[in-house]
This record gives sequence, structure tokens and C-alpha cells, in this order.
Amino acid sequence: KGLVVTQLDIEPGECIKVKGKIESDAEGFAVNVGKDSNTLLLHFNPRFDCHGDVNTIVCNSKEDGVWGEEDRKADFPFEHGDKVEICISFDETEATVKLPEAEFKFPNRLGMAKIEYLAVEGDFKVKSIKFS
Ligand SMILES: C=CCO[C@@H]1O[C@H](CO)[C@@H](O[C@@H]2O[C@H](CO)[C@H](O)[C@H](OCc3cn(Cc4cccc(/C=C/CN=C(N)N)c4)nn3)[C@H]2O)[C@H](O)[C@H]1NC(C)=O
Repeated sequence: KGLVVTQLDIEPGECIKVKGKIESDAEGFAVNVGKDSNTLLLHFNPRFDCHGDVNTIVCNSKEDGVWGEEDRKADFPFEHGDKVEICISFDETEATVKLPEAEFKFPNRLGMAKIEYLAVEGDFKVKSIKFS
């Protein structure tokens, strides 16, 4: 299992900064934010080679344990072994994932007003987490 943080109280406009290293042989990793593991505002899932996807970021939401419609992004600004800083923020309409050279948006389908849960899974070694 990866890192899981619960009992958070992240409000719109605040950001979650996850710094870490992508494994040199990574197949994929995911950063999940939401209320809990069954209720995700955003599942941000870069795939190097898994589930039949190659170098594709798959985003989705999860409501009562049920995945929503996937949203596949065009850009893939990750490479094996990269040290990355991923900044996630949100407001009532959308979540934003900011990277040094890329930014992704994903609709706030659940109308979530607070992030209480963060999980980082897969081939990613977390170095630090900052909330600001
Ligand atoms: C074409 C067939 C039907 O359509 C497919 O149907 C699959 C099942 O629904 C979807 O897949 C699902 O998509 C979901 C988002 O929508 C989640 O990502 C879910 O994963 C949940 C999950 C997370 N986690 C932890 C984790 C996360 C990242 C990496 C690792 C491990 C790396 C292992 N590294 C090694 N061994 N080195 C582990 N485990 N499961 C995934 O199964 C595919 O996208 C979808 N594909 C398309 C094109 O439509």
C-alpha cells in the first residue's frame, strides 16, 4: 500500500504539494484526493504501461465506490526516475493538478467542498507533503 493521509481539512484555494520520485521501472502511480477511498474528487493516474495504456494520464472520480467516466489527458510530462512536485488544488467547479511544466483540470463532479483524504499509490516514493 502507499501513503494514506486522513482527517485532512483542505478547503478550496488551498493546495496539497506532493514531492517524490517516480521509480525507474514504474508501470504507473496514482494520487487520490477526496473524502475517503470510496469517494474521490480526483484519481490522478499517470500510466507508463498498464491496463493497456502507454504514457497516458487517466483521471477519474469515484462515488460510493463506483468509478465515474475516465478522462484521458493528451500530455504526459513524466519520465521514469523523475523527481516531481505535484500540486493539487480545487474549487467548487474543478480540481487543478499543477506540475512545473504542465497543468491539468478535472471537473469537481461530486461538488466536494473539502478534501479530507489523500493517498499516493503505485510506483512513486513520497519525499514530502506540504499543505499551504
Ligand atoms: C478496456 C477495458 C475496460 O476499460 C478498462 O477498465 C479498467 C477497469 O475499470 C480501467 O482501469 C481502472 O481505471 C480506474 C480509473 O478509471 C483506476 O485507475 C483502476 O485502478 C484502481 C487501482 C489503483 N491501484 C493502486 C495502484 C495505482 C497505480 C499503480 C499501481 C501499481 C503499479 C504496479 N507497479 C508495478 N507492479 N511495478 C497501483 N490499484 N488499482 C483501474 O483498474 C481502465 O482504465 C479501462 N481502460 C479503458 C481504455 O477504458
